[in-house]
Amino acid sequence: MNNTSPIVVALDFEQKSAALNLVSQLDPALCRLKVGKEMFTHFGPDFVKELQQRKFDVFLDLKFHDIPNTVAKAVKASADLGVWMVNVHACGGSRMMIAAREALESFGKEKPLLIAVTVLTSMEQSDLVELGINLTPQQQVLRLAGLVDQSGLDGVVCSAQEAVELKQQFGKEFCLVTPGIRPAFATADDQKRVMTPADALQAGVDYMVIGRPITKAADPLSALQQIYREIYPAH
Ligand SMILES: O=c1ccn([C@@H]2O[C@H](COP(=O)(O)O)[C@@H](O)[C@H]2O)c(=O)[nH]1
Repeated sequence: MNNTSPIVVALDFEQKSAALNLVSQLDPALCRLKVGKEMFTHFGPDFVKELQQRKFDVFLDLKFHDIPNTVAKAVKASADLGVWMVNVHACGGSRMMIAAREALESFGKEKPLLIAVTVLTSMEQSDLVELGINLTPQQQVLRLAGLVDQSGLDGVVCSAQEAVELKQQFGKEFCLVTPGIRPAFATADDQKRVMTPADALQAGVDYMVIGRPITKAADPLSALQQIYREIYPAH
C-alpha cells in the first residue's frame, strides 16, 4: 500500500460499531489507524485484525512499561499481530527498550516500527514538578529521546512543539509521532502541549495522531477533510 499520509486517526470509542462506522468512511491510502488502551481492552486482537483486513496500517498504542522481559514479550506479541507500529514508555529505561528492540530482530523486514513515549502531551511543567522532575517538558523530552536513540529504537512519541529541536539533534530519520494535534476548529480537551496540523507538519513531524477533533466532530469525515485541506491547501 502506498500510504504517504502523515495522519493517524486515533480510534478511541466505547462501541466497536461506532468505530467501524467511521472506519468504513476512511480510505486506507489516506490515513492510518491507532488502537489504544480503551478499544484494545474492550475488543482485543480481533479488532486489530478486523482493521487490518480492511487494509489499514495499525499503530498499537499500548505504551508498554514493565520489566524488560515482560515488555519484550508484549512487543513480540504485537509484532505477531502484524501491526505497523508499537510503542513503549521511555521511562522504562534503556535496558527495557533494548530488550524490546531485540525482541523484534527475528521479524526482519516485517518488523513494526518501535517508538517510545517521552513526555505525554497531556503533561505540562507542573505535572513534571509533581513527579520530582525539575526540567521543562522540552528538556525532559530531549533527555528521554537521547536514551531512545541510544537504545536503537525508531523514534519517539512527543509533542509537535519539540519537533524542530528533536530533528536537529537526532536527524531526519528519527521518527516523530505527535499526538496533541488540534486544528483551529477544535478544543484542547485534556491536551496541554498542542499544535495545529499545518504547524506540526512544518515543524517536521512524521506522523500526527488525531482523535477527538475527528471522532467527536458532528461530521467526522468532513473534519478529516478539513484537516487535509489545511495540510495540503492545493488539494
Ligand atoms: O503523549 C501522548 C501519547 C498518546 N496519546 C494518545 O493519542 C490520542 C490523542 O487523542 P486526541 O483525542 O486527539 O487527544 C489518544 O488516543 C491518546 O491516548 C496522547 O494523546 N498523548
